[in-house]
Amino acid sequence: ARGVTVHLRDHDPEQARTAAVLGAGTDEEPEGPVDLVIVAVPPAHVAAGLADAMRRGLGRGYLDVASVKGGPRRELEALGLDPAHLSRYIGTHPMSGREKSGPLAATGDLFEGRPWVLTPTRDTDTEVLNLALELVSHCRAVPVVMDADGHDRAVALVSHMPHLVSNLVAARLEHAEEAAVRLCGQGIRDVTRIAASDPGMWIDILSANPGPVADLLSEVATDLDETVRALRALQSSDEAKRREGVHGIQDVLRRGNAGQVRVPGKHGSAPRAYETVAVLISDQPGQLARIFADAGMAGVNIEDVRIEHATGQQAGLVQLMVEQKAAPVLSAALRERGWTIRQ
Ligand SMILES: NC(=O)c1ccc[n+]([C@@H]2O[C@H](COP(=O)([O-])OP(=O)(O)OC[C@H]3O[C@@H](n4cnc5c(N)ncnc54)[C@H](O)[C@@H]3O)[C@@H](O)[C@H]2O)c1
Ligand SMILES: O=C(O)C(=O)C[C@]1(C(=O)O)C=C[C@@H](O)C=C1
Repeated sequence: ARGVTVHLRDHDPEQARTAAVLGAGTDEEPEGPVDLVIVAVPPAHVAAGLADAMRRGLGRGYLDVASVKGGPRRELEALGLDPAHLSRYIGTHPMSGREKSGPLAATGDLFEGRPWVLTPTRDTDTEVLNLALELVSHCRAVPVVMDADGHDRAVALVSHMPHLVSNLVAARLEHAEEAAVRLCGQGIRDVTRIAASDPGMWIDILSANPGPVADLLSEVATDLDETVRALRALQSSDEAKRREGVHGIQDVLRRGNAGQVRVPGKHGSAPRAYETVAVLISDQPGQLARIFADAGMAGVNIEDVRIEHATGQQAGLVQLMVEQKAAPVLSAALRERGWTIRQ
C-alpha cells in the first residue's frame, strides 16, 4: 500500500503464496540484495534465520520482530558472525498482534497507532536504524527506543504475565459445566481472548523471559492470597471480620481501577471517551462490511469496534465507537438504511 516492493519467503511455501495472494507482496525471489530483511519467525528460530540471511548477504539491513529481545540478540552474538554483519542488525518488536497465526489472520492496519520498540545498540549502523524507522512509519506505528533487557522487563509486565493470567482464567472453563459456560458475556471474552494463541509460540516467548515473568506472577499470587483471605472474611459471622473483608476487597478493586486508567488509548495517549453506537446484526456473511460501508457513506470515522456474540443465537451486537458529535449522525444514517440500533 505504501509502494514498497516486498518479497515473501517462508519455510512453508504455501504460507508465502497465501500472503502474496492476499496482497502482502510477491513470493518471487528478489534479484539482488534488498534494503531490509525482516525476520518474522517464532522467537527460537530468529537468530538462525538472521545469521543465515546475513551470511548469504540478502540485505543491507536486518531486523526481527520477535516478542523478546535479549535472548535472540545474545544467540545471534554467540553464532560468531562478522561484527560488520551484527552492526547491520536491529532488534524490534511491534506491540500489536493477533491470537491467530498465519497470513489469513493478518490485517493491514494491525500496527496503526501502536508502539513499535526499536533496540539499537552503540554499534547499530545509522542507515539500518533509519530503515527500521521508515518501516515503522510505513506501518503508521509509533517508534519507541529501548534497550533489549529493559524491553523484556517491560513486556513481562504488559504482555507476558497478562498472557498467562488470561490462560489461567480460561483454564477454569475447561471442565466447567455447560450451563455455566453458555452464560459467557463480554467480560470473560475480553479477559480470555489471548488464551486462544498458539502455545508453541508462547513457550518460545516465555522460555526467553522466565525470570521477570515469574517475579510478577509471584506478586500476583500474593495479591490472590490476600483476596481469598478477604473473601473468606466476608463469610464470617463476626461483624469486625466482615468489615476487614470489605476493606480488603475494596483495596483490590481500587488498585485495579488505578492501574487500568494508566492503560494508554489507541494512539498511545490517555484513553479518549468515545460514544458507542450499538447495532444489531444477524450472523450472516458481509454484515460487518455493510455497516462499515454505510458508516463511511454517512461520513463517520469509526474509532474502535467491539463485537458481542450472544451464545447459541444467530445474532450479535456490534459496538461502534465514534466521536461524540458523530454518534447521532451515525445512528440516524444506519437507521435510515434499515439497521436496528440498540440504546
Ligand atoms: N502474534 C503476535 O501477537 C505477535 C506480535 C508481535 C510480534 N510477534 C512476533 O512475530 C514473530 C512471528 O509471529 P506471528 O504471530 O507472525 O507467527 P505466525 O505463526 O503467524 O507466522 C510465523 C511464520 O513463520 C514461518 N516459520 C516458522 N519457522 C520458520 C523458519 N525457521 N524459517 C522460515 N519461516 C518460518 C511459519 O511457517 C509461519 O508462516 C514471532 O517472533 C513473534 O514473537 C508476534
Ligand atoms: O492482542 C493480541 O492478540 C496479541 O498478540 C498482543 C500482544 C500483546 O501482548 O500485546 C502479544 C504478544 C506480542 O509480542 C505483541 C502483542
